[in-house]
Amino acid sequence: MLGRCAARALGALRGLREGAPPARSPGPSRRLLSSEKVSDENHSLPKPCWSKDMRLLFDQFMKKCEDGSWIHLPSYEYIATQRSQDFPTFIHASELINKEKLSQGRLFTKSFEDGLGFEYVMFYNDAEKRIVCVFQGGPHLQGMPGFFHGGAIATMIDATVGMNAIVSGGIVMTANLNIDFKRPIPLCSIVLINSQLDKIEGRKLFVSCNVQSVDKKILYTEATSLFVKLDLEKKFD
Ligand SMILES: CCCCCCCCCCCCCC(=O)SCCNC(=O)CCNC(=O)[C@H](O)C(C)(C)COP(=O)(O)OP(=O)(O)OC[C@H]1O[C@@H](n2cnc3c(N)ncnc32)[C@H](O)[C@@H]1OP(=O)(O)O
Repeated sequence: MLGRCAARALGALRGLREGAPPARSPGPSRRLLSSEKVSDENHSLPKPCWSKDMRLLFDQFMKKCEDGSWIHLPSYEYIATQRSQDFPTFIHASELINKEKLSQGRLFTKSFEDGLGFEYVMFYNDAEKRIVCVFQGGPHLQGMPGFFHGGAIATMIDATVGMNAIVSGGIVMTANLNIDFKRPIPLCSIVLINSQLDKIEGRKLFVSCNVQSVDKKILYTEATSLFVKLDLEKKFD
């Protein structure tokens, strides 16, 4: 049985793809995440560039989804949606945005050719308020030779803890992200990013995570983060 938060998250993500019209008195997440025109490819489904191990992990998690305790989260490129055009208005910064460029906007993690950058799939457990991201990084994410770039790891951490915060809180932005890089991650390896919503205090959501090898023997990275729910009434300078 789906929890309310999970159902809301799935609805929001589906709405983004399917162009569901906003509800009569939409909440902020409903307004932002419903849309009119998006690329309709769900990137969270197996692709030829996924390795055998990535595919195996996908299948294992899909099995866990069968009793409803885990949910497979879809992901899209979010190109040129009407609602994403509206987003700068929500943070009162629309005059700073180049509207023409915004129409070419694409989710950063989806802007590489298949297999070269970020390949990932996320699964959400509503009862435990956690998301596991299965991540296969490509060769264009190299930092030190043979290893992932720290910024690429930070990006995937932000995407995972961010999704955890969005599912629980709606429209949020990363306010703080602290990362301990404990071991370098070999280029093109597959890792698990385990994120956990620790607490909510008013508009603040605290989410922690770690990055582990698939066999859980190597702890590569640990991180804590703070997300703040946007105050839609507030005027930013
Ligand atoms: C269509 C689109 C679909 C999208 C789906 C995409 C999925 C991808 C997901 C990818 C995800 C990627 C996501 C991204 O990449 S988000 C991009 C990176 N982040 C930003 O650019 C955010 C920039 N910062 C801001 O806009 C504002 O500062 C925010 C909005 C965060 C807060 O400004 P606001 O004016 O609203 O709030 P406030 O200042 O009254 O503070 C409120 C409370 O918070 C506390 N506080 C604030 N900051 C910090 C701090 N640094 N450390 C500790 N505490 C901090 C503060 O003390 C106060 O606490 P309290 O006094 O109440 O106790």
